[in-house]
Amino acid sequence: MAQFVPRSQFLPQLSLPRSYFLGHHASGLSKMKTMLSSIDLIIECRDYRVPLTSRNPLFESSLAGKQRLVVYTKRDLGSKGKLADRKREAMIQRWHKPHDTLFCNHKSKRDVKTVLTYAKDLAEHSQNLLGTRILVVGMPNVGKSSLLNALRMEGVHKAKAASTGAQPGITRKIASGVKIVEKDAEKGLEGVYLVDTPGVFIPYVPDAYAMLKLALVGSVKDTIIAPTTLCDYLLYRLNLERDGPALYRDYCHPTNDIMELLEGTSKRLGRLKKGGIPDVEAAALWLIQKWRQGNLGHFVLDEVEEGGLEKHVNEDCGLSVNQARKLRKQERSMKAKAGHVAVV
Ligand SMILES: Nc1nc2c(ncn2[C@@H]2O[C@H](COP(=O)(O)OP(=O)(O)OP(=O)(O)O)[C@@H](O)[C@H]2O)c(=O)[nH]1
Repeated sequence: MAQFVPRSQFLPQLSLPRSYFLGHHASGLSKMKTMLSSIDLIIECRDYRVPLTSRNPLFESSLAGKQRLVVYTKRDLGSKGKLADRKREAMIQRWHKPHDTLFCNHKSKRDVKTVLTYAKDLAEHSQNLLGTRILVVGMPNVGKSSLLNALRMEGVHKAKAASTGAQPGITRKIASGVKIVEKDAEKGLEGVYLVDTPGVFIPYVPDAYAMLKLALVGSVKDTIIAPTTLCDYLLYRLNLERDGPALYRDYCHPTNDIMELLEGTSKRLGRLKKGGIPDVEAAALWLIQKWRQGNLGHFVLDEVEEGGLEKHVNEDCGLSVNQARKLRKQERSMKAKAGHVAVV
């Protein structure tokens, strides 16, 4: 049998949406700015699977001047706990120096304790008589509320304080502070409070691959990019992994053809429409969810290399919200004109 050769490139559609900057993202960010004077630390959450792409430059420009800790969330979904993963993490830590960086799976007691210890150390050195306040920020669905709940459980043994969910936009408003470390009068330690915030998306994503990655990790609603397109990108990425095709062998033989995989999956799951037609959209969403939950391989989508963050920041066109709006307007009018020409 001929050896399977994965596609060497994926060509995204030109019409792929590049934005998901919503009203509550803009208002959330404005409110965060007004709160800065009462904040001691910003925990910026980024997704472990997209360490570069899940960076939102707005958090650096709008919330500058505060001590910052970058926490890479969903570690379990991108790491197999092997030497290569530890080396990647060390490299990412070097990217951020002199700022601190931690990696966290919200279900790992050890990871959560590491973040909690960081917060406690900060509180021990704080002179703030009202306690230490930490603002948790990040892109939509990155795992901010889950981190807050895990820290609260570990720190004060109290149940969930923030709602979480598999789709972005569960948190819409800035909450009041949630206690994660009790006051300790003997040690002269005031409490530590976390403030959860709504996820804020990048105003405009110039790179179509970045948009696909953000959609795949769940940072934009599943209605924004067609599930079959997104699943095609997932198939492309799976095939680049060493054991990639083996991960979907229950549904299809090694393939570069998304329809083959989706039809095989629909049949296997019994997701058929009237007349026995495979429901390829439902199969695509099912496969995407399976990957998001860590049941279709654990891998990182961004290329992590020495100096990678600096390179990424230099390449980033750093659009402001207004510039992004202008660009989107131009794009819409160009699309409308193209549609008009096509109809005429
Ligand atoms: N496997 C895994 N899943 C996680 C982790 N952290 C969060 N999740 C899942 O990711 C999804 C999003 O988590 P949330 O905590 O709601 O994310 P958020 O950043 O608060 O989302 P917004 O409301 O959009 O701001 C949920 O389904 C969580 O269960 C993690 O460390 N590992």
